[in-house]
Amino acid sequence: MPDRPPIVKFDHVEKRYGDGPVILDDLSFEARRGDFVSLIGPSGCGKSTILKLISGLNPITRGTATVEGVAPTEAAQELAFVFQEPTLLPWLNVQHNVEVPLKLRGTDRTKRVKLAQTCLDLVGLKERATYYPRQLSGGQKMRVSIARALSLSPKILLLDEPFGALDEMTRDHLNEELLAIRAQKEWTAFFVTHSVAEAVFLSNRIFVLSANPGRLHREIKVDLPYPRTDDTRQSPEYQRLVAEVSKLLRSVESAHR
Ligand SMILES: Nc1ncnc2c1ncn2[C@@H]1O[C@H](COP(=O)(O)OP(=O)(O)OP(=O)(O)O)[C@@H](O)[C@H]1O
Repeated sequence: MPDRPPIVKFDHVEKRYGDGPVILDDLSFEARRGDFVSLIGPSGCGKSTILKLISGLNPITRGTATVEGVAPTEAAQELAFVFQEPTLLPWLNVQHNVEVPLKLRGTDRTKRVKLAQTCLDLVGLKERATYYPRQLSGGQKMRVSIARALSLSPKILLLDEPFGALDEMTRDHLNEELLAIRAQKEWTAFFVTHSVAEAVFLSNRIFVLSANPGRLHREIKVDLPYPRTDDTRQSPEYQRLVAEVSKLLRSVESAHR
């Protein structure tokens, strides 16, 4: 069977905001279906900008970018975003929060309710469907935010530091849950993080970016087998990769100062 085309392709992409400086320079990569790509690099190197370009929220300045073979603006239906802030509506309960994007898409009520219930089940919050955001912990709010994104059945999930505000234990736990969900409902992920350990745990590919302008400094492949569990974190190969990526990150950060 012929190889399917890449799900996301950047070819010599440059990005400036207005007539400002070059933010991303000559960025080329191909992502395949099912890739879990983490983006890591110094603050301001353009990680969130890459997500915005993939989503079509922001236009590229030069080069070409395609999602499923078409311009990102034409592929918006294929994507969903998860941000660092869960951005739940405080006056709606959990079930209704998850239904919001489906409602905006015009999905009928019966289907909407069912889809939201399935996704809440997936993130382990079925029992909290009638709770309001103020009654949830930080980790639970993030799970609702993930359920809301998954309810759109995206082919690509864009995650911008989703666990950055959570304590380490909750973060480790949600990392494991995220991979477990992905094993059931596969999507391609682009995941922005400042945590090397998180990037190695989740990804099969890590893009280490340098700054001013943002460039793809190195790609690290993570061949650790899935499913990954807490035992993965104890393995010598995981620890070797964490050390390798940390060293690379230190070198791009010192060049940035
Ligand atoms: N809408 C915008 N208009 C002008 N400049 C912008 C805009 N959005 C981002 N930038 C600039 O682009 C650069 C990259 O920002 P971006 O948020 O993509 O970086 P980042 O790597 O995600 O940063 P951080 O790790 O600190 O979150 C920064 O210098 C930022 O000021």
